[in-house]
Amino acid sequence: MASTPTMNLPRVAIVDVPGKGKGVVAQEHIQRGTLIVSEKPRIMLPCSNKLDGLKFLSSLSRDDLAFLLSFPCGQGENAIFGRLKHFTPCVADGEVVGWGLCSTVCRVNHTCYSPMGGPNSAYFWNDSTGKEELRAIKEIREGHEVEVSYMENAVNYEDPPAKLRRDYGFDCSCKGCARSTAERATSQERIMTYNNFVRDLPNRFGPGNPLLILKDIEKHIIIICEEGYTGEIGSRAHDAFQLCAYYGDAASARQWETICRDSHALYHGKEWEGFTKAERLAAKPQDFRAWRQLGSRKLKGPNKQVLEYFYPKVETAVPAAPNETPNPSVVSTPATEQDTSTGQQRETGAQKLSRGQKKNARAKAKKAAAKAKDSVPQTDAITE
Ligand SMILES: C[S@@+](CC[C@H](N)C(=O)[O-])C[C@H]1O[C@@H](n2cnc3c(N)ncnc32)[C@H](O)[C@@H]1O
Repeated sequence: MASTPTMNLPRVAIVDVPGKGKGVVAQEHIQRGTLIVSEKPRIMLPCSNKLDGLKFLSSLSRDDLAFLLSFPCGQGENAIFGRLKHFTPCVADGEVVGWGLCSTVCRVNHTCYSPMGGPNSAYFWNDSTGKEELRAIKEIREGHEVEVSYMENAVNYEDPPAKLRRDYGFDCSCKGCARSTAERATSQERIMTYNNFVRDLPNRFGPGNPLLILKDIEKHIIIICEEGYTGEIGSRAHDAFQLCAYYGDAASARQWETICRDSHALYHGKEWEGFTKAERLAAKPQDFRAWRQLGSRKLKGPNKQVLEYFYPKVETAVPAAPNETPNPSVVSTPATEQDTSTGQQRETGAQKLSRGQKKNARAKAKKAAAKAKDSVPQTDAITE
């Protein structure tokens, strides 16, 4: 049973965001990999089919009903049914076992993956704690909006504007969606190329030249990262690990699985079983079920470009200066919201740091940036 993480969470506020209803904004600088929110759903629908959840909503308390009704609903939609879209899935062993409406996580708005960027956060249902967890997958500067992607990963790609309109009832105005039709079509083509590659990959293990396959994996990781889907690196790194393990190359296998392990830590936390499994395999690739099954051969670890995509240098860890415009779309009048389930503090009004605090924060941030830089594994630094 995983232990509950220590609650020392960064401050965020629920604010009005023009054109999006409410949203969540960082009240302090948030480092990549930080657990931002860990909360039990305020309303829980204990059923795999969301529509079955309607019967549970009929017995809501007055307060919970008001909470539900505070979420957006499309024009002409049923007031209750129209708000089911805001519940997030609770997944256990790959199966949806329920749907939850959380005070903070469900206020996080969407942004698309695109060459212009992508979400800075991701959420994940931790079934062992019964809590929804929101983590920073990129640095988030103070005053900037916390954003996730409502879309599935690249492998289950669907045209974002169409899906968002159909499933969430809004027209996405992110930089990716604002591109011309031709530019979006080029991205779509590249994502499809990546998906076809992923689909065919298992058939290439065995008959194919493993070094060429690894180079192809790297090439496709770069393609999909250029399209903003950096979250795909972990799965492809695990594919590359398997290939190296089939050929008994422990050093290369270890390097690839280290990325997979760190990807789990970033998206799901170190308590998650996926992290533990990857950590074990990264330490001892020989435990892979099909170790050396295809022979013995020296292959290769991830190239520099892949490593740089996964372990980005911290651009600047210094909090936004007071005269610097954070996210221009954010109205800096945070709503008061006390999350009793997490004990997380939510401030009313933009937090003002004293000079001393700012200096302190900068020094801390500099130190963290140096530490992050040091922790980037170099291809040849991870040896057997
Ligand atoms: C899970 S809720 C997020 C919180 C919500 N904004 C609120 O006011 O409670 C999802 C809804 O937020 C709005 N939304 C989320 N991302 C958006 C975006 N990028 N642009 C416009 N509206 C967005 C849409 O109404 C969507 O159905």
